[in-house]
Amino acid sequence: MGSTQVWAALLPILGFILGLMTRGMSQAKFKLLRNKIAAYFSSYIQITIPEYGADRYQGRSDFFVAIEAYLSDSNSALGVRKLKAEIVSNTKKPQVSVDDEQEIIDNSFHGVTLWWYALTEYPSSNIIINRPGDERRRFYRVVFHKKFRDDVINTFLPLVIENGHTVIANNRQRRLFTNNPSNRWGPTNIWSHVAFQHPANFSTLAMDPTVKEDIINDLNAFKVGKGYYADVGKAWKRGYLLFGPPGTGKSTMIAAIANELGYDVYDLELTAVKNNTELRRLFIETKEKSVIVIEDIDCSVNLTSNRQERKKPSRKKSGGDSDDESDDGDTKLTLSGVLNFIDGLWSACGGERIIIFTTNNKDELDPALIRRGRMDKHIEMSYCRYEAFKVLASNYLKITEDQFFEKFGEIQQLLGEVDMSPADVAEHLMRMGKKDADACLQGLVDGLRKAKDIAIKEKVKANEEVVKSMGKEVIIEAK
Ligand SMILES: Nc1ncnc2c1ncn2[C@@H]1O[C@H](COP(=O)(O)OP(=O)(O)OP(=O)(O)O)[C@@H](O)[C@H]1O
Ligand SMILES: [Mg+2]
Repeated sequence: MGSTQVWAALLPILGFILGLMTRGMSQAKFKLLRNKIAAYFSSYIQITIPEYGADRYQGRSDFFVAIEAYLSDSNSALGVRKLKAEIVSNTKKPQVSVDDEQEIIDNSFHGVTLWWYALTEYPSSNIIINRPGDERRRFYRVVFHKKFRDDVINTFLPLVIENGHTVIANNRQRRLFTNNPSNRWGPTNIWSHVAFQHPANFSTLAMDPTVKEDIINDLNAFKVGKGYYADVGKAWKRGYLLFGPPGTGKSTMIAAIANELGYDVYDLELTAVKNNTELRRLFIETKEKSVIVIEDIDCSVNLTSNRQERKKPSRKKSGGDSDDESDDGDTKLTLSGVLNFIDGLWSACGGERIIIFTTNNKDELDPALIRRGRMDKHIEMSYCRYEAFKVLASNYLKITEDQFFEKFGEIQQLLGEVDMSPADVAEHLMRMGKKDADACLQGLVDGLRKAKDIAIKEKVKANEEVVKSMGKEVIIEAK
């Protein structure tokens, strides 16, 4: 940066001459005059971003924090020798950033050269410090040629903020939230949270491989789909309905989705929500980059009764989109409140959210609740079949088909005949107390055979009852 450096060298001399000329002037006025003269002769612009805005109690400036993260991740900063590391709350690892007085030359923006400086100023010793952080003033300064002014302000700096936010999101400790009962709500504590550390991921999730791949592709397309959603005029969110019998991996899938996307999880307990207003408030308080989950939606609240109500001929509208329950909205949680939660106007605030419902009884849900567009993807989590078993065998026993060819063949046949949940299969494959993989597989074979016997007996019994009842009907008809 030829001319800027020349100016930097000249500034002290200029300052000295000015000092002679401006004897008696206050220090602040003198600095102002010096900077004005330097800026007048220079073809470079500098923008300063302080750590705190005018109101220190509002916390660190989002812009400053985003720049800090952007620079910590930028290739341009690789050559910087002096770094500093801090433990910041809610981060997985120490946050490393560029240390004070370092210069970073950034050529990442269409070849435009920008110079970043991390700077700290200490107020003169006669100032009384009575607020936290007042003892020093940190700021970033970016310098660039004035012909790039519009590009830098309108395009580059917003990009810096966006990239910085992504870096922060990737480094933060993700959280699992649950809603507090409304009688305990204060201004900030409507959700409680703990660190989200579920180890589930898609490689250990046992299910049909093609369905799994389809879901992963769908999620990844969603994650980078901001532009697409804006183009088609849709809010940036996606609904998933996970349905299937108990123990088939619905909750595990939610954890795998959150881990795949790097999102927080909001586990919404609907039974603790008194009315639609509370539900809306809860939604507004969720952050973007999150998965919002309602487990066992069929059991959560009596949403199906609304459907029964609407089916009565006296009602004018049907299909669940109606607002005919809005009168109840202040006192009750209603189906239309939940529908609004998913895709009403309020649901569009913030964006980048996945909404997941789980249920054991898909057929009992109101069709309006799960129609496409609301629940964009319906994913069936089914009993364990052979492909899923192979994943579990690899997870739990680290074994493959060719190592235990015969046992795998037997299990494949049995899994085609018996419905056993992946949770039950996994239980048989746990090494706990068992000696080796062979013993675990044998335990599973025995378990499957037993289940098959029970299923056959139940079928025979059911058939006998049908025959019995048919016999009675014949006798009654004959009479
Ligand atoms: N598809 C699967 N892949 C891997 N592990 C599974 C799978 N399904 C179940 N499991 C194992 O079984 C346990 C129970 O599964 P999970 O809680 O995900 O089932 P669920 O479908 O949510 O059941 P419920 O309907 O009762 O809530 C999990 O801890 C997991 O270890
Ligand atoms: Mg579950």
